[in-house]
Amino acid sequence: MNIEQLNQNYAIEPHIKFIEHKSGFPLIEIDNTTAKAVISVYGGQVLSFQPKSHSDDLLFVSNKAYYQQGKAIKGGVPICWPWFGPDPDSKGRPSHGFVRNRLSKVAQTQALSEETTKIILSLSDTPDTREIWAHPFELSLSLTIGSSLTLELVTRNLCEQAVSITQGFHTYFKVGDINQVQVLGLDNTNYFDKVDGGQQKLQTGSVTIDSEVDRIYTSVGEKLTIEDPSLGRRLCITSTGSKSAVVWNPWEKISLQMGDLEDDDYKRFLCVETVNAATDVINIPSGGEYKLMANYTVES
Ligand SMILES: O=P(O)(O)OC[C@H]1O[C@H](O)[C@H](O)[C@@H](O)[C@@H]1O
Repeated sequence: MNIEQLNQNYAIEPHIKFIEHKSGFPLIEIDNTTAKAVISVYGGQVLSFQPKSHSDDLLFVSNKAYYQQGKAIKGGVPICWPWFGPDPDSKGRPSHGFVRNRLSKVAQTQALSEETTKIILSLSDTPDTREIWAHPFELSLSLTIGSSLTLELVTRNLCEQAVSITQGFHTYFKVGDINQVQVLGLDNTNYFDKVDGGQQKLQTGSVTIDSEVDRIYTSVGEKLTIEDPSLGRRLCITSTGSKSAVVWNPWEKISLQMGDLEDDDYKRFLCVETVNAATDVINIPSGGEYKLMANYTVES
């Protein structure tokens, strides 16, 4: 994708411009009166969002992240679609689907006001995606950057039959010190504990992290909060279209094993993911659509 052409067609002075990452991936830089953001067109992945009223980024991106065709960028908001987690049919297809490993298209850019900017990215089936997942589809990801960050992922089923999907915003939130972090809003909620053979358990109180955590919470409400006293902030996640949430932190051993994480990166991020996963499978009738939405705000 040619940066000059993207700028000619979609840049909006002074809010939106396209630059080339050293990998060659096109990035969208957004700078309006309330926030700054960076979005990778590869993966349709928000890599940075910082409200101007705050001194830290909302998001974590690993310094060792891969920016390579066919690999996922470790950090920001990877899009998991049309399945969340391992290949549901155990055919060796990529974990978390194929959207995060693919260049999306820029469909529209808009300066809604001086404070708010909107970008719409899209992806449709190609012979290559149909090899992995047989169905025709249209995916539209709308990103609104203002005093908060809003993501809306709309799946349109262009198939003659109904399709079933799982999906998610695999968001890496930056935290100051994982040992002090608490996730609120999951008290009295059931979860599948992936570090304990997928056993079903009940959360009591807030979620704290002092070892590897990989859980799928079910029947989740619309609001979750990450309290991060070391950065003096609270991150609020509001969602619609999702009844499940994943909380993931790899802790030390897995960080050491992952080639795209620094050894102690697990101290600096927590994934709290707005998903449709486990029993929260979405069936979309032929010609139908489904919208998953998440909104992130930072409070002091
Ligand atoms: O390394 P990735 O493929 O990006 O996956 C990272 C993690 O994503 C999710 O949160 C899953 O629940 C984890 O089991 C997985 O390890």
